[in-house]
Amino acid sequence: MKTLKFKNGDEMPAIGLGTWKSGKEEVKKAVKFALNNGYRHIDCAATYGNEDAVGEAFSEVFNEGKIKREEVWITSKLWNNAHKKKDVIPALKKTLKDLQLDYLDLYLIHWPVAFKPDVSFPENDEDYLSLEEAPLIETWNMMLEAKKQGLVKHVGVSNFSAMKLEELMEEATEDPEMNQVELHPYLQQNELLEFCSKNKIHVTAFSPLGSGDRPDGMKAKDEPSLLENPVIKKIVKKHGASAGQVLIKWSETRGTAVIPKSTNESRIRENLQSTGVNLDESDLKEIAELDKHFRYLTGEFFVTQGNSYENIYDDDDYKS
Ligand SMILES: NC(=O)C1=CN([C@@H]2O[C@H](COP(=O)(O)OP(=O)(O)OC[C@H]3O[C@@H](n4cnc5c(N)ncnc54)[C@H](OP(=O)(O)O)[C@@H]3O)[C@@H](O)[C@H]2O)C=CC1
Ligand SMILES: O=C1CO[C@H](CO)[C@@H](O)[C@@H]1O
Repeated sequence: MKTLKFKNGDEMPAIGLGTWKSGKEEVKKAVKFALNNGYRHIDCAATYGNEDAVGEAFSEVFNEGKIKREEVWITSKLWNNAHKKKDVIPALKKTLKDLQLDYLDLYLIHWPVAFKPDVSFPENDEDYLSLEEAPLIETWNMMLEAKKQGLVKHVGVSNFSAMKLEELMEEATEDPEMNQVELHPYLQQNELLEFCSKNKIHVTAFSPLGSGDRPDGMKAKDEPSLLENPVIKKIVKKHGASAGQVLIKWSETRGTAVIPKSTNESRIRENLQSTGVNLDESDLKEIAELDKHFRYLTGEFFVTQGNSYENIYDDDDYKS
């Protein structure tokens, strides 16, 4: 499998297991199954509400002794209610405790949006902190402090547009090493990829299969299905692969990491086996034509009464 190489020589396996929406029992089983079947990269987040179960899986697998902690790349994310300077390290320590780890390989600022510390998910305007109240640079400096303290090996961001990255980098003493964003054939993000490549920021593709199991409240009417797309289906037939494999391989081919979520054993295995699919020039050309700048996860769920999307994202390239 391909890896993404970091400046200090660390390598992140290109394919990881996503854990959003996976219940505790199922995620524990899924992570154990994935690790025992070749995965060496797991994507977590405090807000997924299951890090304690993922931690049980890590503890059991590492205690068995066949797979060592240092052989696995583990990412987690700082939730939006812990952006204040004093809250960053405690939030990270809670994640480390839940995951039963001494360190993370990668810690990301989950969104460029801040909530008040007692708010898990905002319900009204008062639940937010403005950028003046919680400047991203202050949150970022604490991420760097966490790295200095050895609690994390690498730090980055998620859901940042090129403009947001640029703003942060103007003030930062060290640049983000990763930007985790939604990425698939309907949202190819070529400009963002180019910006990141130029600035030596790695990219991870989330929701690579179209996030079909998102809660209904996060779905728009008549969303296009990626897995059922006729071009994808044609390529599937040509290579005797599955649609999931073609989509995952496409991400890997573009040099990004990719983190498909599954709690189903045969799909977990199938997704990792996508490395064996060989997409040719004509497949890649046809997939390139599928871009519709369509986001499954628009961030619109942060819109509350009177608090418009524009107030949260001040840049155009954040909209679908
Ligand atoms: N940074 C961020 O803001 C975000 C990060 N993420 C991360 O990215 C991960 C992946 O994204 P996510 O939104 O979960 O969605 P995905 O695009 O990975 O899709 C998950 C859905 O696809 C199904 N599935 C998995 N494999 C296959 C397959 N081979 N064929 C058909 N269906 C399949 C899963 O079902 P089943 O489980 O039954 O197999 C599930 O319903 C998340 O879990 C999370 O870790 C996601 C969103 C936002
Ligand atoms: O990673 C993600 C999935 O869950 C969250 C919602 O509950 C999203 O905000 C986020 O981007």
